[in-house]
Amino acid sequence: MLEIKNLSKKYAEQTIFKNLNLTIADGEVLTIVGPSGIGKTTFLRIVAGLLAADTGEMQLNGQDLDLSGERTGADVGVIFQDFNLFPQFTVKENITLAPIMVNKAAKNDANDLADQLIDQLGLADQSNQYPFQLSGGQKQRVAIARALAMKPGILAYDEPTSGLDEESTDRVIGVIQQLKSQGVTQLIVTHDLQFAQAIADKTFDFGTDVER
Ligand SMILES: Nc1ncnc2c1ncn2[C@@H]1O[C@H](COP(=O)(O)OP(=O)(O)OP(=O)(O)O)[C@@H](O)[C@H]1O
Repeated sequence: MLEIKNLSKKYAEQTIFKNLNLTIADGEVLTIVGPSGIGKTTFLRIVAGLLAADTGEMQLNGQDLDLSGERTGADVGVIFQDFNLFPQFTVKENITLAPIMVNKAAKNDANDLADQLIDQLGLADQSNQYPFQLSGGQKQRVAIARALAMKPGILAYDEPTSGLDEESTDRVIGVIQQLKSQGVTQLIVTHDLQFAQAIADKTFDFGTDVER
């Protein structure tokens, strides 16, 4: 379970949100919606540990997570809007790199897990390809596999359908639902209300549910 309490963030004099409280249960899919410029990405970056909050606390399964913007652990797996894949590495290498380098996983174990994730996400034919050879939907599934390889407590996506056609969007919906059935907790920032409706157990609207 992810619990966020009294979270606040300002840029100079602009309050983006204050006293934000939010709970996501295990295996739940929470969508964060709201108009452009309202603070969704700011929130995701704080949850991901990449940006400092001004106040507040966050616990994942009872453990405090650092909100100073300098978190080191991989408790929150992030799928960035532009995927941020390593261009010089193959799909499989993109997935095994962090487990080996950061988690010090044995090479064989990291390879086995990568093969399993590659299979699960329908990327078997792309395993030895490089990011430039992939479609947007395929890159996104590599980003999801790469995040899952670190065994995070929660997956957070920034605008996962942006730039995807209808078929790829349906595929993302399928992946999110499949992960949900495996008990993966997911937080999804999106401006696409139809997509949000298709996947959400719960929706948090930054346009209406946030104090400023
Ligand atoms: N580093 C920064 N310094 C100052 N202001 C910022 C900074 N980053 C974002 N902002 C401002 O904070 C507000 C929220 O931005 P944010 O990117 O979080 O919105 P968003 O809801 O994700 O928008 P979009 O859907 O367009 O991506 C905007 O007014 C933006 O201009």
